[in-house]
Amino acid sequence: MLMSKRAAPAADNRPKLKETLVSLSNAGIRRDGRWLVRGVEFDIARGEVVTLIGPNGAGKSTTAKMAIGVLKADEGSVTRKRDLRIGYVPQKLAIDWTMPLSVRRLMTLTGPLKEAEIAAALEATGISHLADSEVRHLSGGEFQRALLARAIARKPDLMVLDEPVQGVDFAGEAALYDLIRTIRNATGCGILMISHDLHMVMAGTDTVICLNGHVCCRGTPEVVSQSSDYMKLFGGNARSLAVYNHHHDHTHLPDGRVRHADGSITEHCHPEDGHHHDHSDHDHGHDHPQDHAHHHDTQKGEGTRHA
Ligand SMILES: Nc1ncnc2c1ncn2[C@@H]1O[C@H](COP(=O)(O)OP(=O)(O)OP(=O)(O)O)[C@@H](O)[C@H]1O
Repeated sequence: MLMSKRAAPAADNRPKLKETLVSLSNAGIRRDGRWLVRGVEFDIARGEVVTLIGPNGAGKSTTAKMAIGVLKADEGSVTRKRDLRIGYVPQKLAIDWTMPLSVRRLMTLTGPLKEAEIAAALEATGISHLADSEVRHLSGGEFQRALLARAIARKPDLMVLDEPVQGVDFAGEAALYDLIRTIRNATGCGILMISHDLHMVMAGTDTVICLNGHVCCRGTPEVVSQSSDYMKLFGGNARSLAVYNHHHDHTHLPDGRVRHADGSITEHCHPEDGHHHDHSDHDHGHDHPQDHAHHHDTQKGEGTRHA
């Protein structure tokens, strides 16, 4: 019998050098004699999800626009990788809702796309069946998927998503965040996201930047959720958030059954039944903590996931 001479590839444990897509250094925007944001510092690497959180008017959209060059920094600097391809989903879209506009047409409003590119993007976002539907008839979740499809169709290095789950119910939100992670995993793009959704942010982000006219605090979701500045800014919401921040390996389905990490479904939740991971040897410093889905809202949604 022939044996393969090729040795199994050795695991490459060397830290990978991450390519920086955008870098903001002490960057600020000033309008009408007032700093909208100031002293903003962060980088986004390929494959990284950076989320901006902060109260209304904190300067999140302004910062995102500065990162992609829609707004020019009045102080400090913003550098972008040469020929950086950006997919931008703005918070608001200037669309005349009285005019008929199909999803297919929405995809090509800002530039031509090949039919195959449109088809692939609609497929990736799960809305192939809506290609000829009118945009104004889409549900909130379908509309956000259409915007995502438009953003990914041009194969961006960086996706900038300004509140990608607005107008979407809780179950739809979870699905959309899953989709965003899937896109990141499949394409390796970097993602800059703006979110009000503290629970979801904690689950799906490598780096959280908490803005309040300046960078209030920053770090992994774990670090930010425990920062006193963050607690001050988000008050009671922040405290309840800290407990969301642990490993979960099973989902409670609406009918009371339990779906485990291995895909199996049981009637009840028994820690000793062999379906549950032993967390004691888990590495909590994942590259992508979002690969372990966590969310704990017991009131809404498809189900709740518990440790
Ligand atoms: N062109 C402009 N001229 C003057 N002020 C502006 C301009 N654009 C934004 N602002 C102000 O800058 C502040 C930051 O706005 P920005 O939209 O960045 O906030 P945000 O954190 O994204 O808020 P939200 O969560 O409400 O979307 C706000 O007070 C806004 O009114």
